[in-house]
Amino acid sequence: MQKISSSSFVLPVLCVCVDVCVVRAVRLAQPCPFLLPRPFLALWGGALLRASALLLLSFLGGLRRMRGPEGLQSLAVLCFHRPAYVALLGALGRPAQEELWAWHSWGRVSAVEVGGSVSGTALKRLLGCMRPYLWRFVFVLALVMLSSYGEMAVPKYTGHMADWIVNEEAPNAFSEAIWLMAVLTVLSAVLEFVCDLTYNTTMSAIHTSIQAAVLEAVLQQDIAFFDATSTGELVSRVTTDTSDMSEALSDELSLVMWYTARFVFLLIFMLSQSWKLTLLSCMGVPIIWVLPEFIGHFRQIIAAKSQDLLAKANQVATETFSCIKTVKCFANEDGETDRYRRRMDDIYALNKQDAATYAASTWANSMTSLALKVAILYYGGLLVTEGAVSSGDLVAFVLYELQFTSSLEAVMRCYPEVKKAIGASEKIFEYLDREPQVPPDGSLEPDRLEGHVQFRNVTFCYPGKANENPPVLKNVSLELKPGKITALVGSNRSGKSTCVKLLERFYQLQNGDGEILLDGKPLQSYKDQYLHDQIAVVSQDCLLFARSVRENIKYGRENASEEEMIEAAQLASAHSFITGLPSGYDTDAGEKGGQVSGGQKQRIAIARALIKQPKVLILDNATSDLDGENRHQVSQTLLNQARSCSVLLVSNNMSMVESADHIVVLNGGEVEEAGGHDELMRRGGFYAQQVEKQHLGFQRPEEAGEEESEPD
Ligand SMILES: Nc1ncnc2c1ncn2[C@@H]1O[C@H](COP(=O)(O)OP(=O)(O)OP(=O)(O)O)[C@@H](O)[C@H]1O
Repeated sequence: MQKISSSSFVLPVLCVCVDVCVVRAVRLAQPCPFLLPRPFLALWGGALLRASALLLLSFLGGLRRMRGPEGLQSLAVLCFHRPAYVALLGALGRPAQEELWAWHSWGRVSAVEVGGSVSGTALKRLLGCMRPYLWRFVFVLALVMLSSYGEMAVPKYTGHMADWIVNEEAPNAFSEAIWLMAVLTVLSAVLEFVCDLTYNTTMSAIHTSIQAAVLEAVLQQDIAFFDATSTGELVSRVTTDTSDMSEALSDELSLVMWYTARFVFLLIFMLSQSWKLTLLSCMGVPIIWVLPEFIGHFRQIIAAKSQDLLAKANQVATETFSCIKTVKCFANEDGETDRYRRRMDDIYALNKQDAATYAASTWANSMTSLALKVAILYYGGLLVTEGAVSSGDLVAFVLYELQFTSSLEAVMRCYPEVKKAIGASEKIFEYLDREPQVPPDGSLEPDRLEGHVQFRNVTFCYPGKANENPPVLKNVSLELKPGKITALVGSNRSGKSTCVKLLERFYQLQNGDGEILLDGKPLQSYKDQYLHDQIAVVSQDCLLFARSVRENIKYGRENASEEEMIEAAQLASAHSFITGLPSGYDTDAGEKGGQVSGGQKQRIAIARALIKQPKVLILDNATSDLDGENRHQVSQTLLNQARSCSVLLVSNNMSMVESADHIVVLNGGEVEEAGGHDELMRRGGFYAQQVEKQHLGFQRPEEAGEEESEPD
């Protein structure tokens, strides 16, 4: 020790190394379940640990200046300025949460450099997902510790054997060492097997539960969210992102656990061999430690960006597959491939940056550990010559050290990967945390409902377009009476479907923008499930699921009997064609109902609505694909059905609208006129013009030559 203290540079360098090591150790320990909820403890405990380590080193190393008042003052400022600052922030009522996670100045600087980090919160959430499996993790950790301890047998007994070969004093030592080494190694391997099995099944359970939770959270969102988010992005979040995160986390976390346990045991065993050589080994640690931290931040940002790009690429693919007929029709396969390739090129550019960073960090780590090994062999050789350690100890130490640096390197290599997984989880938690923009569910679910709907002076703009002028609906008042058919007609974009969406409670009215009443009570006071049981909508895009016709009709009413299903299908004029399908009601409708024709799809959708026996039935352009015969049958169904509920018919097909009891004409989001067919025809307004236009045939323009030859 005297030798070390006499050199003017070794001790200060050692102080810096120890300081860095303590700081990193506390930062790594911060997310552990004990310290995570106690950031103040980590902050002050870390500072105390740091101060004690430095103080101890200056006393042991004989740094006299450090022991004086000036030295102690500097030490106090270095170690306690951050905790004091954060405590002051807390006392002044200023937000200190962010600061708690960067308890030393340069940690804070690195956090700022990468544009702020929210990984503390994401990590907390991830640990939260693992909490239900806490005991399994405790079990795995215990096995990891035992197995790692067993692995120490090989270097330890190799050292003993080296001593035996040199001294030849204890003839039994050789066989004893071999025997113990073999038993401990086999035990360690068995423990590793059990541990891997438990760990992998646990992580797979966590993955499945996160994926289900993300899908559940997405499905809970309001319609405005789905309007604003592409299908590709949603699919990407639910499938790719959760898989990436779980895989990275599962693989890397396991490595971090294994290598950390190994690292701790190796450190203990190395200290027991020679504390001087251990100190020398630790001098390379800061480089191996600090570098991956910076790289981890960088890769975290790249991971988030690449997720966004992947979601966009997925969107192109999803869109192309869903519109494949249009793509083929325009022979634009190459165009779509180019679009996809351009997105993939952006991801490739990011991946190149990622790969370069990773390669640089691996190279730097290898160089450091190589230099360290040379230094240890040189210094160790000197110690053996002086007789301070035996040659067996040096052999064991070198073997420990080989594993020590590789364990540290492995932990540090995994650290950025874990951060990358945390980066990926941030996006997923964004979805899990998103509160749907819908008011709290109502509580009304009366036994009897008439189905009387009233729109009173409703004015509406879509979310995010609040300042839109004119609004989509302006002062709209209309009524759907039980037992009556009300038709809503108007030009394109006049707001007909918007009225339907409001009735389905997909969007909310702002205060003062009128009200929608169902049986005299505000729509939002009804329970969501109840409301959707009572209001059935067959819309223009009445897509079917890729399931059997039976499952499609019983969708949402799985308990309905066979008779109820057939009755609903008969009412919708669907029964005869369904029984003619290859497997009748068990025929697969295909993706988006692709296995049946447009008209059949609509009739199945009408049956799906009727099976609910709704009190309000809405047909939003749902008869557009029906031929004359079927349209007649559906009109008849409507007339029959109207006796037991209120029917809203949104259509521009005037022959169907004529049968309605009341017709409301929308124009530019306002009610232009309303009344019965005859009354509106007499009035000669917008409605009458529309009817006339539909009755007019197409006329070919007369040819110029003919015109000329016609006599005046
Ligand atoms: N989800 C939405 N987000 C923003 N604007 C929307 C949304 N849906 C519809 N709009 C706009 O609201 C207006 C009314 O649309 P709506 O679909 O209600 O009219 P419509 O009368 O049913 O039209 P069409 O007969 O063409 O189906 C249009 O300008 C449309 O662009």
